[in-house]
Amino acid sequence: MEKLDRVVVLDFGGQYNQLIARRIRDLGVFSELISPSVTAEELKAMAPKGIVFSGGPNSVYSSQSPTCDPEIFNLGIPIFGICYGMQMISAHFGAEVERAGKREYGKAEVELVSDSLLYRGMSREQLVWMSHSDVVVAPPEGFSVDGRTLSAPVAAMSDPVRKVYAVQFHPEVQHTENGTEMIRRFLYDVCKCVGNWSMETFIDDTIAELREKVGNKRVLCALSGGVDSSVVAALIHRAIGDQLTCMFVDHGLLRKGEADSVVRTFSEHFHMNFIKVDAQERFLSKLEGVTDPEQKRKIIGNEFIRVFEQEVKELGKHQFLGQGTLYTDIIESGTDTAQTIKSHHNVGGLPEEMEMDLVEPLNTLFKDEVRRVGEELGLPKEIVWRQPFPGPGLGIRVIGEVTEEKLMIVRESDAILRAEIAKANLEGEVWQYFTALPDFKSVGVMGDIRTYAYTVGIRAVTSIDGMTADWARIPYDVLEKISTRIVNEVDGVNRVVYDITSKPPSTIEWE
Ligand SMILES: Nc1ncnc2c1ncn2[C@@H]1O[C@H](COP(=O)(O)OP(=O)(O)OP(=O)(O)O)[C@@H](O)[C@H]1O
Ligand SMILES: O=c1[nH]c(=O)c2[nH+]cn([C@@H]3O[C@H](COP(=O)(O)O)[C@@H](O)[C@H]3O)c2[nH]1
Ligand SMILES: NC(=O)CC[C@H](N)C(=O)O
Ligand SMILES: [Mg+2]
Repeated sequence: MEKLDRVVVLDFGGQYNQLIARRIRDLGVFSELISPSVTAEELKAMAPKGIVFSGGPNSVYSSQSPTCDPEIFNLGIPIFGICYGMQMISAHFGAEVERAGKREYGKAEVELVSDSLLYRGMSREQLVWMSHSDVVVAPPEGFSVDGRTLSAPVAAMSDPVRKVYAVQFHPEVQHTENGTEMIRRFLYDVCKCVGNWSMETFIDDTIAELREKVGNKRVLCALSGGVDSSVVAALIHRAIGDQLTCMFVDHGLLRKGEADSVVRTFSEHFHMNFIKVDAQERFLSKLEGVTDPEQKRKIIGNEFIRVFEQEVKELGKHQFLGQGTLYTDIIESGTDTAQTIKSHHNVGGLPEEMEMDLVEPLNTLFKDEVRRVGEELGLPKEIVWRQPFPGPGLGIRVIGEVTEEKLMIVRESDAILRAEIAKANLEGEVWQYFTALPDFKSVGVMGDIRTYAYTVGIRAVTSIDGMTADWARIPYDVLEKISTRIVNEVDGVNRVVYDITSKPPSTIEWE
């Protein structure tokens, strides 16, 4: 197998970090985020063609700010510093970084003042995206200033001899007009990458790695019928065939008709060992009386694993558990540098002790990349383009305690929403849509009678990878139809509201 070029991104906790790795992969070079505590020795063993220092929330002049092993600078591997990364490079080489007189957030104009490799031939005025309050006052010795803004005397700098390049702005965001081109030049002109990464190589390499890891042992794949686990099942099946068993758990938190449709789709399109487990009672009794969202997520994550372990006792030993975990699930669950936003059941919700080892071949990818893998593998469109549905299911769409009555309200209202979105031909335009049930009642009047009943919230968003999202502009008449049907057809509801917040500051799910 040809050796895959790789560029690593040291993750200093910035918001756009995952986008850096993503852009690099889009440019044909394998990339992943790694902890900034990696040592120079460890990095050397990975043999990356280039290293990126990401942005991050800290200030280099504060004593608690993260740094990297200083020996990394002596490896002779090209380095690209972005925002905090540039400030860290500056501090390492003895330049001054201080709080800026004027902060810069959002759009800014950089004046290019050198002929550095990354910007050669570009127009002197560049539109970029900034997000900083500290500045590098003057470049360290050996570096030249490549660009400046009105507030940042060093907006870009480089030392071609040491192969260190750095920018204060964010080339990874789409708003930086020539950002992708700058990253491309770092990869190909500075790091001399050959560009041997693509979805096809990803599939071939993953299958080879799976074969090596699993050997002649068996894998149980947690299969929800969703995009990620279907792709994982297909990959594992290609690698090890009948050593794979797929297991779908009905935990009582599924949407209306979901269990049947998963079983049907699966038996039509996949020819693998497949088992459905009914575990409604187990999950619902464990959730009784629990209101805290994190606790609910952990109970559900835990219970999934216990169900798998119990089933395996009957099936015979399965050494590995396959899951459709994506990079998004990992970052939101919290890492060394990123805060826990919510514990995804398959990551932060897992029990500490587990009998099976995890196999998660998609855990460096984002949703849209997984869809590309799915298409490449020839999975049917109805699976690849299915809207995401979280593992904890309706359990996190019923806010507060989960009861049968509340589950019924979410299930029925969600079915109406889905039917009306389909009727209005909006399925392809809205990335994810569902109803949630907040834990309160309000007063209404129906047929001259006072009601005191639940409010249903509609959530519908557009997104690419689920990391950021905007609320979908569903036409008023469609919303009106949905609202009318929910109040008329679902017992216990007298009000419907539409969620008009983006992510951030909200998240897609309400818990
Ligand atoms: N009901 C279920 N039965 C078995 N495994 C499940 C179930 N729900 C979730 N999982 C496991 O948890 C993982 C994460 O769930 P998640 O919802 O993120 O992915 P998915 O369901 O495969 O895809 P999608 O995001 O399209 O819903 C799944 O890939 C699968 O391995
Ligand atoms: O399998 C999952 N287990 C979980 O615990 C979980 N929490 C959120 N999600 C899904 O992730 C995407 C981003 O959701 P949030 O904006 O709510 O964090 C959205 O698509 C959510 O539906 C989950 N999926
Ligand atoms: N986005 C960043 O990396 C910010 C770096 C630093 N905290 C600043 O405000 O300048
Ligand atoms: Mg799912």
